[in-house]
Amino acid sequence: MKYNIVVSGGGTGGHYYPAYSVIKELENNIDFNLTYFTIYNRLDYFKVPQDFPEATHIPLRVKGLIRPLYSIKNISILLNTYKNYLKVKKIMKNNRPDFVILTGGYVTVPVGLAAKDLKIPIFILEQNKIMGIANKVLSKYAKKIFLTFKNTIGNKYPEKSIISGNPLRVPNTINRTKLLKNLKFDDNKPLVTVFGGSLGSDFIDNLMIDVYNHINDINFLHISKNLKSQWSNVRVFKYLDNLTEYLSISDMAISRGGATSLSEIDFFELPAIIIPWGNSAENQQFLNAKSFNKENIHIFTENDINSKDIIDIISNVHKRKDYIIKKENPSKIITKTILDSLGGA
Ligand SMILES: CC(=O)N[C@H]1[C@@H](OP(=O)(O)OP(=O)(O)OC[C@H]2O[C@@H](n3ccc(=O)[nH]c3=O)[C@H](O)[C@@H]2O)O[C@H](CO)[C@@H](O)[C@@H]1O
Repeated sequence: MKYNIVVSGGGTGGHYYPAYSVIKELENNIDFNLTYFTIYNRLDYFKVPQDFPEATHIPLRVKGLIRPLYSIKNISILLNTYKNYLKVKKIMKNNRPDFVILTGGYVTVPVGLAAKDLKIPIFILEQNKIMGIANKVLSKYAKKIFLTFKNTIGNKYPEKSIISGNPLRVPNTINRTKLLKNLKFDDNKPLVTVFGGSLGSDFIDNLMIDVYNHINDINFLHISKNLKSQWSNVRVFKYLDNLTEYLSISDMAISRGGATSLSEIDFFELPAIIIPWGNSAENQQFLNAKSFNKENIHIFTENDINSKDIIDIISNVHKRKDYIIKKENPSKIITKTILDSLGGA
């Protein structure tokens, strides 16, 4: 049997990559046609044609609600969501998907509401400690809700929720020597990866300049749209599609508090310095970071961190004992649960 599957979720990597991971795992288990609804001109819009060239890619021109939610501009945003809901419903009426997977972000609202009307099973993934607005609206209609965290704030349906963890892009094999060679680094120093979620962070970039001026016995991989490297031990890339491969061979990470970045840091058991983005919706990044709080995870707010704190912490970084994956990718349990709940593959 060949399934028809609809997936939506995006705007940022934090919402898109969990969807990517589940689709990849589904590919290992069943045969299917994929339709992906992306947000026009956002990360998912560019990645879907690259990652899934065979999929039917349908970009929607949707916008997220403005905070505060009572802002008058939200009326036209809601009207536009309604228009897109009608569009999606027409498309799904024709292609009758067997199920729909939604991984958060406002694009999922018209897709989820259309699926609900057509009685198509809906599976929701929530990466954050505090449930996003789109998932709050849609969770009532979901067959199952997959959570990264226990006690996700705002989740009203614990009876149909599963704490699965966040599905990730896990490399099949870890080849530290090859990856270090790509970076033109020797294997004799620890590697620290610095990134600000999928959008980058000027705040982290600025903080690191002073660190780089002081530390040369550690190698750094830094993702930044603006920074130019002038240090022999720092490699800067604007974006790396295979960042998780580099995380898997890192000895520490410095990052924002996006849930997917944190899940990756946790999965590869990296010590980390986390500086949640102060303006994230409902301050979710700080709540995420607090939930991942454990030894070796140093959490700072933007107001209480300076470059000296970073220098002090990373002065103690050393190479890990080994670089092997010890955990199972949550995409496996999510895929199994979805297929079981439909009556098996
Ligand atoms: C502005 C915004 O809406 N931020 C949200 C968004 O953040 P954002 O998209 O930044 O999300 P995350 O930090 O959770 O995830 C970033 C993802 O991008 C990947 N990556 C990053 C840089 C790079 O060069 N290559 C690469 O692959 C990371 O490996 C990770 O998989 O989604 C998260 C998860 O719902 C939320 O917690 C954040 O609050």
